[in-house]
Amino acid sequence: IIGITVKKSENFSQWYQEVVLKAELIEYYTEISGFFIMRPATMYIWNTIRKWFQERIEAMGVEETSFPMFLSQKSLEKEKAHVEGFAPELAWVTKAGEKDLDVPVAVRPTSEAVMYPYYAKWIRSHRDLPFRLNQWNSVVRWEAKQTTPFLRAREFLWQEGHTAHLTEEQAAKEVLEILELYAGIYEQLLAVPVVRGRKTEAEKFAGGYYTTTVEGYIPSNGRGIQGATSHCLGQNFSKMFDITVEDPNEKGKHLYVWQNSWGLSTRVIGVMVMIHGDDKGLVLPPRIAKIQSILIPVGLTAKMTAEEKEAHLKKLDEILDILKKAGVRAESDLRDGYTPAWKFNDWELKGVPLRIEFGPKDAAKDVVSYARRDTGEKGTIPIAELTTKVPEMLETIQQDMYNRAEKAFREHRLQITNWDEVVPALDAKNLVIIPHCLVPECEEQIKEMTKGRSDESPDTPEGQKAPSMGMKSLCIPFEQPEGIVKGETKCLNPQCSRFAEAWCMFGRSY
Ligand SMILES: O=C(C[C@H]1NCCC[C@H]1O)Cn1cnc2c(c1=O)CCCC2
Ligand SMILES: [Mg+2]
Repeated sequence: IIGITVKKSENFSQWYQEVVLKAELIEYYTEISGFFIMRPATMYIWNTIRKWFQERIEAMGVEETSFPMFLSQKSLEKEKAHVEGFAPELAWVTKAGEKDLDVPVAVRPTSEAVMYPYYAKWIRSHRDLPFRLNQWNSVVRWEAKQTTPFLRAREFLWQEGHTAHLTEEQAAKEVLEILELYAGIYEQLLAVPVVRGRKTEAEKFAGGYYTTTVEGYIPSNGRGIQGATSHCLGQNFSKMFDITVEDPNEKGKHLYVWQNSWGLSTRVIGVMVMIHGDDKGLVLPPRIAKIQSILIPVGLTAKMTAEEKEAHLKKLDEILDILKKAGVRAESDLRDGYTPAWKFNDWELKGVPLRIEFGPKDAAKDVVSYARRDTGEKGTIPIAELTTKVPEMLETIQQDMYNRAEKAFREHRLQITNWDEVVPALDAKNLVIIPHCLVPECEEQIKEMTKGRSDESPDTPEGQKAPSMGMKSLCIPFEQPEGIVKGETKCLNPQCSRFAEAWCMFGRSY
């Protein structure tokens, strides 16, 4: 195995491709472009996320379901409004064996059209509400844009929750509860900070009423990235699919239910890789690491007798047992024919949070030697203290990884009230928070006005070109700074004469 051949700071996109491949997270499905194989290291992370989320939505009363993966032209027609924008992404099955299908069927890109005809059938009385189903599955979107592992694939794993409520307020409450769980997946499991907010009209899910989102930040290129979305659909879909209940207060009257839909996908893994990885490869937050600590015997020279070596490895096995009993996901690497240095590189590449070395010198002092993957810090731990020190150290690593990422994000979220500072701020890898009118046309203008860079010579090699696309709105942060006086403060776009409605976070983005 050779390590990562480029520096993260030199060629970020190639660095990323090498890390996901060489850390054995992903294999390219070379038969068809845009598809990726997710290997055990990835599935461990995804399953950890799934257990964490599943436990919490069950506690909310969400039940599990599994709907067919195909949808008919007819049911697609019902939501024609917002699907036509996405129609190019639909994959169709037109044949079975040699025979053409009378009616082609589409592979689900999301399941509203599959599920909601049955919501209409099952939801009749207000006593059926709140109605809450979630499914874990994969969806297909035949992306035209360049695909990349985890971040943009033609098929990805996700969960999609679809709920129905009697009132807008009940729906609104759940939208935020789910959004907070999404933030928890990022912040508590992946050690990734996110900004919570609402999407503007231009960026929200067109078929919905409003979209709430958690937005991430990638320090390496200063780009924002949408982390997960929790939408209130209002009554848009219940009117399309005729999902009604009898009005509890007025006999004979029917009410359209208020719906939510919320989704989080394996994209979250790509975000974690991009933020925490370094030039040696993957760096895993301990809470989602399949192996949290790897034990490696060192100093087993040819000078040692077979008995001495056996006795040493027996001690190492006892140490492994101590760690396992302390609840640490620990393994030992006893592979013959590989030097300790080779093993160090291999496990660093795979992102194992804590390496523990054990040699005759350590044995003589009843200690182990450790090396933290995130900071490289080395030291020794008395064997007698392993049970408390190693779990503590893993939690410290988790917290330190989060704190470093939170600091980087916070320092690159600039509140700006002078338009001329915007593009230089973007070029310095910042996101910006500006007073904005929230009008879609204004956003379009801003995207045009902020294309290009103010700091790069045109003959920069392609792989090292920094992002130069125009900035998009990422979200209207729930945490609004002071300073906007409605009807007085102007939208920051110099070509817009409207008043500012809110502080809006913008940035170059995925
Ligand atoms: O999927 C959603 C809305 C919603 N779907 C369920 C999970 C939450 C949320 O993503 C939006 N959306 C995105 N992308 C596409 C579609 C689409 O509806 C439909 C056609 C293909 C591409
Ligand atoms: Mg899309």
